[in-house]
Amino acid sequence: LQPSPVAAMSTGTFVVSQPLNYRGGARVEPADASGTEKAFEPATGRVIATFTCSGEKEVNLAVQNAKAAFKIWSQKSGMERCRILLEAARIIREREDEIATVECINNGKSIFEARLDIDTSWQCLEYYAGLAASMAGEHIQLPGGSFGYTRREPLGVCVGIGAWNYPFQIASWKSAPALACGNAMVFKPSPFTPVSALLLAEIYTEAGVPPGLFNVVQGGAATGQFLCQHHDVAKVSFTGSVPTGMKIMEMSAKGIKPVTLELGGKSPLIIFSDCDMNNAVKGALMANFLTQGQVCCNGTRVFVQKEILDKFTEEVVKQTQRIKIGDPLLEDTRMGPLINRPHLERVLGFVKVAKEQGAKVLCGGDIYVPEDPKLKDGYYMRPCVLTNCRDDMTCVKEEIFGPVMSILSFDTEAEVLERANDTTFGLAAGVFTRDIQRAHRVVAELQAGTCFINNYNVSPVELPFGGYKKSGFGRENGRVTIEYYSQLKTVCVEMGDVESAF
Ligand SMILES: NC(=O)c1ccc[n+]([C@@H]2O[C@H](COP(=O)([O-])OP(=O)(O)OC[C@H]3O[C@@H](n4cnc5c(N)ncnc54)[C@H](O)[C@@H]3O)[C@@H](O)[C@H]2O)c1
Repeated sequence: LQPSPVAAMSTGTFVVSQPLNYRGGARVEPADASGTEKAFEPATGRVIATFTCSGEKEVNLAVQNAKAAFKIWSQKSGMERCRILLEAARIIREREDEIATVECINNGKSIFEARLDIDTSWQCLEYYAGLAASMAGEHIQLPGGSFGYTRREPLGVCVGIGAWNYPFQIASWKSAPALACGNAMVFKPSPFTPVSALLLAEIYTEAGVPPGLFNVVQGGAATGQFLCQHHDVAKVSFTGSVPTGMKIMEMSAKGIKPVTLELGGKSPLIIFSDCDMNNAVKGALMANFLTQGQVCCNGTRVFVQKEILDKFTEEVVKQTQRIKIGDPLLEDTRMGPLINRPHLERVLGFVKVAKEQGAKVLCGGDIYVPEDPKLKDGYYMRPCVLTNCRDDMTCVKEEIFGPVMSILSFDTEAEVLERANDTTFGLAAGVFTRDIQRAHRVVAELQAGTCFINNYNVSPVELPFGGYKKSGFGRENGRVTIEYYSQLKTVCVEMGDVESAF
């Protein structure tokens, strides 16, 4: 194999020249348009692609291709699907550096982190490949030798709509269980990060899925609406913000389509005074600063027990100031640029309002200009730690989606639980303590779909992930996700004569 040209890529050089739609097993230009979009390299502010957003005609063609592929794919045994998904997982591993590089260029996260995302992507394919072969129904005996059985059947054409913070991982986490269950998929990435889903599409094709089984359409809200409203679409799996989630649910309701919603959060991280301080500090950084803080399940409300507040805060600030910001493609960088200029300004705006409302900035919260001249138009900021926070401040209530940690202090377990749960979100939560009874007691009370004890933001694909309250419903990963991509058929078999009521 020739080394991939992308693997040797440096920041400031990548451009996309190939079409960014994928239909029927090949890259295509869309058949019609609903506007154009530009994709950027956040590290430099350079445009890397200008592309056409798919109109209704293109969306329909993608769905029809998926429908045709579904006919072939859904007839295959679980073992046959397993083999192809394993092959796709193997190719992703083999091309990991190339995929991570593209992800890093288009999203801005560090190459170190992008590789971890690609790891959980192929792991997800492996996991569902394993389950594909063991999906089965039940056999139930009835009186007189009659019996019933259940069949676990796919839904049909599923739509995946993704956010921009984990582009390749979201596409993998949605398509792996969908395909394992025998469905086809049309995926729409965020218009900010259109590039890496195409690599996944090409890999599925190379691994042997029928042409049209996994398609990509590009665009924003209008393209997304065509997908959600299409009468041949059986299910919508969405990752994004709460307001868009509400719209997706409304549109899907009109067609009685099941939806999975992975939405935003403002998760609490509770640090008790009996914690292992080193781990708690590392946990707080993991909970706030991965992917420049643009992570849905981040524990941005850090509640620290009074006795250790000063020591904990001092250590968190010290370590936050050490985070290496800069060119995301360099091996030692741990924080790259935010996704785009408006988002950077929005995040800085949150810091400004926090100050006005009485919070104290202990570090960061301002624009960072790297020394390298090619990075001067990138969207960098220094990670921020806020203290003197109160529960009613904007920075404590709203999802900032940037590298901004709010530290709050508390006295008692009962008090912190009440405050931690006082939010409309419920995506994740975390607790650091050495007292195992307290740890389990506290997570039992936390209103969140994913809870961490003595760690934060680890995402093994074996564990279900998803929200409570306005953070959404349905789950990704884990065995349970099979339920969200399949339906159960009951077959009742009469072995005797019909006992008619007439
Ligand atoms: N829970 C999770 O798993 C998870 C993961 C990542 C991000 N998020 C959340 O996503 C948000 C950030 O992502 P974003 O800014 O891309 O979110 P967003 O809601 O703006 O967009 C998400 C996707 O929906 C599409 N879209 C927008 N309007 C639409 C419409 N009317 N109909 C159909 N599709 C439409 C967008 O083009 C994009 O692909 C944050 O709130 C974050 O917490 C959640």
